Amino acid sequence: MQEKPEAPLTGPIITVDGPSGAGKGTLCQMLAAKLNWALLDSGALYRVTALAAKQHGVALDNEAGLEAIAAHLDVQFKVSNEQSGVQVILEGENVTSNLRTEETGAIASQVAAVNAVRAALLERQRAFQQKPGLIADGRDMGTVVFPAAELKVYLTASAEERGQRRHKQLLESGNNASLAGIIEDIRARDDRDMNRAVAPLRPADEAIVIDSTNMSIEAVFDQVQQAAKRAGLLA
Ligand SMILES: Nc1ncnc2c1ncn2[C@@H]1O[C@H](COP(=O)(O)OP(=O)(O)O)[C@@H](O)[C@H]1O
Ligand SMILES: Nc1ccn([C@@H]2O[C@H](COP(=O)(O)OP(=O)(O)O)[C@@H](O)[C@H]2O)c(=O)n1
Repeated sequence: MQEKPEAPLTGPIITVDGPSGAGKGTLCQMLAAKLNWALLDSGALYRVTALAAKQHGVALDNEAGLEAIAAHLDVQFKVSNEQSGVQVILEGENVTSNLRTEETGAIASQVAAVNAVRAALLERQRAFQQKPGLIADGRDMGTVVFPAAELKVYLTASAEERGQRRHKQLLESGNNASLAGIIEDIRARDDRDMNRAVAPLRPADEAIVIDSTNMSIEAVFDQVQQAAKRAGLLA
């Protein structure tokens, strides 16, 4: 008797990689809403690992300690109706307000350079693949975590433009910081993310590369929607 071909257990994937402030999070939320697909914010996992290491007093050069932290992360991502966005609960504590700070981002990029940390988080990220589809936001989504993704986007912008966006974002949330300092931090993080030995930030071979320096959010979204249509992911 011939076996019936099995229906795929998991849905298609769109990966969005690129440097800090390029607009990945914004684009991914728009795509997830448009397609009604799930969203993986892989940067949040590295940020949570950074916060957990800090909380447990694990030094950034203690690779075995960082690996253990990443392997045993007790984290929940809760969608709340009262508060906007996703609430992140680490070991029972709400860490949402600490998660997106530039300081946490800087520690996250140091933690993310440790091979054992990346290996410990790999399966956790792959487990997000689901039906009807997944939008994956990060640095190595198209190159390492989901190499067979149906559509790969690499979103970038000049460091000055990305710094200005972050600066504006910080001012809007009531935080003050010098623009020059933010651009310097962005360059330092770019350098670390692009030049690390393991899973460096780079466009996947098949990725469509979008430079959003002089593009509106809507224009970026439009270009990616066109690519999704060409790939048969969107009617
Ligand atoms: N094309 C764009 N033009 C102007 N501002 C943008 C653009 N894309 C994103 N932004 C703004 O820049 C900031 C950083 O965007 P975000 O999506 O968080 O970037 P990333 O996830 O790549 O770090 C946000 O305030 C967002 O509204
Ligand atoms: N897939 C990923 C996602 C994030 N990261 C690391 O985690 C840091 C924080 O990522 P993020 O996506 O939250 O940062 P932003 O782009 O939002 O500033 C990055 O600077 C990377 O070092 C990574 O190495 N691989």
